[in-house]
Amino acid sequence: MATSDIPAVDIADVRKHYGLLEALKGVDLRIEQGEFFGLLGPNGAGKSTLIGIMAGLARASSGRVRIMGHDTVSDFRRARAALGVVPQELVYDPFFSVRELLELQSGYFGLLRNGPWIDELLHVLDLTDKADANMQALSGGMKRRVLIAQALVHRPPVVVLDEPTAGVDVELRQALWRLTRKLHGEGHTIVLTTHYLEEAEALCDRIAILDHGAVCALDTKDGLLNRYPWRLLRLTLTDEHAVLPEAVSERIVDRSGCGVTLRLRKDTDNAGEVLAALFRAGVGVTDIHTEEPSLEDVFMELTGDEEAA
Ligand SMILES: Nc1ncnc2c1ncn2[C@@H]1O[C@H](COP(=O)(O)OP(=O)(O)OP(=O)(O)O)[C@@H](O)[C@H]1O
Repeated sequence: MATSDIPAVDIADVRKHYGLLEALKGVDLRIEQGEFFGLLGPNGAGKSTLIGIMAGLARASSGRVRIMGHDTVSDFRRARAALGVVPQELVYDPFFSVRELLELQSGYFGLLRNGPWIDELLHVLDLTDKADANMQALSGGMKRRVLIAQALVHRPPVVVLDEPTAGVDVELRQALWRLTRKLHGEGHTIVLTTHYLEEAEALCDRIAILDHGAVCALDTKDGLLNRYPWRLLRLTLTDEHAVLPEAVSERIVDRSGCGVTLRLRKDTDNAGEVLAALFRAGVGVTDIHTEEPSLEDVFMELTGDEEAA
């Protein structure tokens, strides 16, 4: 197999038990090199458990994971070197300065002369001023920047970002997406979990939705959006008390004042027919607006969860 044919991440029938709880129920996922991949799911779906197994921080109860062809158990060091994980939680050693921490992390991967790359990371993440500051003295947002630098210090081909923008300010979020897009442009494989579905919609090529420890959907972003059979039709009526014909009223999801929102099936319902039915019934319409589904609609349809990833 040519190196470029090796999947960046190859997860085969991974199960994880915590006592009686089966947090992962036989997950299969193959992420190709160079993909920008989204891993979504409601709270407790198993995303962090899966990332922990990918990073070799936790052992699967059964199944196997390979990172760039390296088994995370039998070939741990090479699998770990191929992966950079930006963790969800702010875990760090408070006694080191930012630069010391990055040098230590480089040493862990056997990189002894990593200064130029550390300087570049500090610059891109706007941390140059803080290079000699103690970790303890940094704000939460700055600590998160350091964790991002730490994940990238060994230039891993696969970068996993576990909800990296939860609770960070707009500036850091934008800096992070610039950096992530740059890494992706340079050929890195990116795996992202996020609570912000619009982020996944904007960034990811392919998305897996995990629910109760199993993959319930795996598709391109457009493929997922096409699975959702509905779109919304918003109308403004001339008379808020107008009596609507049954063909229209049975599709109402919201009505307030002159505004009426209808849910139409993309494959069979037709906005023109709705308007014709209203015209025949003598109901005046002053405005019309259609709305395509978002990833959030698909997510809720598939997981039944009100709360995003
Ligand atoms: N160390 C542990 N011991 C026992 N149960 C655990 C442990 N870690 C996770 N779990 C359970 O495993 C399930 C999956 O948790 P996990 O943290 O992987 O979900 P998640 O999709 O990352 O959720 P979130 O979006 O809230 O971070 C949950 O039911 C959780 O309570």
